[in-house]
Amino acid sequence: MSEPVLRAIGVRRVYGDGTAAVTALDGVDLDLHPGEFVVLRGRSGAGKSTLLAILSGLDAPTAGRVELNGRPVADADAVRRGRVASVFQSFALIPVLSASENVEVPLRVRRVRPDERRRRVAEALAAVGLAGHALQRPAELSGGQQQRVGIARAIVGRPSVLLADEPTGQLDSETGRSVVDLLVRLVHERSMSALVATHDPSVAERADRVVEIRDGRLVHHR
Ligand SMILES: Nc1ncnc2c1ncn2[C@@H]1O[C@H](COP(=O)(O)OP(=O)(O)OP(=O)(O)O)[C@@H](O)[C@H]1O
Repeated sequence: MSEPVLRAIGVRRVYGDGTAAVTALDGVDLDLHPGEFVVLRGRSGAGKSTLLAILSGLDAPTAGRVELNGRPVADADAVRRGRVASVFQSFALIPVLSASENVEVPLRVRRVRPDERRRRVAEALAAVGLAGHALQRPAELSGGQQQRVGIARAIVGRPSVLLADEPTGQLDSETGRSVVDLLVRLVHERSMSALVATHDPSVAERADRVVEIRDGRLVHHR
């Protein structure tokens, strides 16, 4: 099998200290490979969001480490360079910006040249089926379309890892299914590694592999 893109090695995360301490993750090991759509399950409070935050470099483990292509993911560096991108339950779009301006944000942060930005934004919007909606603001789009904009923003930097926290949580089941179809297709076509936290069994059905957090540890299902 190919080398893992992202590795969690003995990741532990304890919130607070003393008697108030909560151990959210207690020695999590996980390898994500290119082209793999992996679903992360676990009951509410199991630590799914905590693990995603640590894998993206936005939060630091109390112990253990995360490696991206064999190097430490530190200080959100990988996020800034666009190697790890996230999709959110609430879409997290900027309301005053159009769809294309929202998708452009990560490229502006990375100071990509304007002509290159325009080309890549158009390509990302086309990839999610929204070429005709570039000028609409989030409030002028349906929930499913807003999540597609969120996905376009995530893929515009050509990440090697895509992390998603309940990406279908605010969508009806049919819209959610089409968003998952899109995610699965993009992950396979672009050989990204995806880790998708969800309670939604229909998302787990589409997974190449399912892992579950239980008592702070990862249980590997298939
Ligand atoms: N900033 C924080 N301070 C203290 N405890 C926290 C903090 N963030 C999370 N926790 C605790 O860590 C544990 C894991 O939380 P986390 O949000 O990762 O769970 P989750 O699996 O994503 O849950 P859900 O499915 O409800 O979103 C919970 O017990 C939670 O209360």
